[in-house]
Amino acid sequence: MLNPAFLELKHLHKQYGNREVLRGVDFSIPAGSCYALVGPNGAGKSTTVRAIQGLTPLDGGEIRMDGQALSTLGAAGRARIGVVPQMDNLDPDFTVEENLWTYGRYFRLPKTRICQRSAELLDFMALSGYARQPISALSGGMQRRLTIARALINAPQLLLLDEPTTGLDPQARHLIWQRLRDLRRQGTTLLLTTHYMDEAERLADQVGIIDQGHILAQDTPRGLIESHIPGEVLELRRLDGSTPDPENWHQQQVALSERVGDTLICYGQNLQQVLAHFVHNPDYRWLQRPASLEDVFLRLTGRNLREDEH
Ligand SMILES: Nc1ncnc2c1ncn2[C@@H]1O[C@H](COP(=O)(O)OP(=O)(O)OP(=O)(O)O)[C@@H](O)[C@H]1O
Repeated sequence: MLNPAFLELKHLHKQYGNREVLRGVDFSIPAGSCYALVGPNGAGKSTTVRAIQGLTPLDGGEIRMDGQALSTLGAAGRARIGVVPQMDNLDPDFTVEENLWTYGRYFRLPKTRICQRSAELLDFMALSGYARQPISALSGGMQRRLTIARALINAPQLLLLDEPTTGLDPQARHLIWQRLRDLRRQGTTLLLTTHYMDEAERLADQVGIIDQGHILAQDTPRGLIESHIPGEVLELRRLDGSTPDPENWHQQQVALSERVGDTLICYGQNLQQVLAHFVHNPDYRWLQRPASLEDVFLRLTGRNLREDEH
């Protein structure tokens, strides 16, 4: 049984000039769970996160936290929300621990509490030993971890993360995923945006796919895959660069297929028999894999590049 909603977004609308960037965004996040918002560039993810922070005034809709309108909660409400912005904005003139202190003081925490929390968080984020280092001494992954530690100084109940692992190497991403799962287990409610479908699949209880300011579908990662794509995928290419032609084999086992450049992508339930046509044919290259959230994402949002939004 799901916990009651900690965060509820009801019919959010936002317009810049005559352009509607949020067109009735609705979702809710049960307390202590993780929701991932995924969407192409310009879909409205950051605008949604900024609206929750109170940075982007809305033209319509309501945000409720713990049953109350966020707009009525003021500074006390904001203090219950931690934010990890898309770009790290650590203060380069301060050391690691001074960056944590600045936030602790902002939230008017007593000195002893800041000391205790800083030590805990540096340990939690694998940064112990770097307390006195300048920001310039930290790698990109360490800066990201410090930004997350800073967002946690006040032990927020809701943590907003805008693309938390963009640009990080696999080791750094895995550590951050582990820590986000730890936080969720400790009861923190998480909302993250990401372009990495594997990240959403690994972390989120619920995933919302947003495009052009509208949630196209939302469910568990498994639920999204099961309701939109047959379970197996076969990607076929010919070595001469021509796209493989679906022949008779295509009709029998393939529920759905699409041509993407030089590749024929087949979706079905039992593609082993289809593969048998090609497995010993030196003219073909093939990849057989289970259907993923990325397949669902591309089916729902299309394969066209989104370059006009910024
Ligand atoms: N201050 C602003 N003034 C005008 N338009 C804006 C402003 N902020 C955002 N937009 C537009 O609103 C739309 C949604 O932007 P948003 O940053 O929310 O998208 P996003 O899904 O976070 O994209 P990305 O994945 O590229 O970060 C985009 O078309 C963007 O250009």
